[in-house]
Amino acid sequence: MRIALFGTSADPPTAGHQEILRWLSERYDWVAVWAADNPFKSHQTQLEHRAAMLRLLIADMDAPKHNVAVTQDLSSWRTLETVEKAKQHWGEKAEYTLVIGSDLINQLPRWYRIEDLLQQVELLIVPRPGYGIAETSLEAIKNLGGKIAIATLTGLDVSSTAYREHGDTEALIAPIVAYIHQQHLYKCQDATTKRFQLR
Ligand SMILES: Nc1ncnc2c1ncn2[C@@H]1O[C@H](COP(=O)(O)OP(=O)(O)OP(=O)(O)O)[C@@H](O)[C@H]1O
Ligand SMILES: O=C(O)c1ccc[n+]([C@@H]2O[C@H](COP(=O)([O-])O)[C@@H](O)[C@H]2O)c1
Repeated sequence: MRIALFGTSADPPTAGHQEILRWLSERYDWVAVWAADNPFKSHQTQLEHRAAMLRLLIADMDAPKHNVAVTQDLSSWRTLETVEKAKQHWGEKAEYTLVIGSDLINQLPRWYRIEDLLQQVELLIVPRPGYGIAETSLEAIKNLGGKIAIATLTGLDVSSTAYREHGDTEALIAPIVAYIHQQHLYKCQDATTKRFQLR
């Protein structure tokens, strides 16, 4: 069984995350996604809200194989711990692929016990607009024991930051915009969006 593991800050989750999940669902037996805290970042919204938005993202998805699920109990800010939990869930024999966007390849060597992590997973890198994949960065990961594949998908040119900082609702799907309004999240961004709409 081939399992794709995809962790995200989901602050908030975007159409870019959804496209990646759709692509993975067509290529893996099971796709597990969770909302995570990231030790290198601060987050604007509570983890529970971010997980709830991720569930809306999956519910909105056409996944003909119905093989994508938010598995929130995998969440940890150390991905090594996530993989340990995944192994308890699906066993040692499953093949685990850790999915990251190309914006993370330079920070990956600084992740918690990265060599141990790379021993236990294959790494799938999704190219992201604006974040080229330098051969030297790949070499650094390979030197740490990484087994790397590059996805044939290029991610959408959207980000959670674009929503948080500029109120770019193009990045979001409608049910998540509705949830944000209903729960009064990202209040500054909401005001920014309204200002843009009033112009
Ligand atoms: N559009 C995209 N294309 C490729 N990879 C992406 C894209 N959006 C997110 N990812 C990847 O998905 C994972 C989760 O991303 P994350 O939740 O940090 O989204 P983000 O848009 O980068 O958020 P932020 O702007 O807050 O950093 C990371 O591995 C990231 O590289
Ligand atoms: O294990 C680590 O040290 C580590 C360091 C930074 C990020 N991560 C994980 O990387 C995933 C993507 O994070 P983010 O914030 O880019 O969405 C998420 O699952 C984080 O928990 C993990």
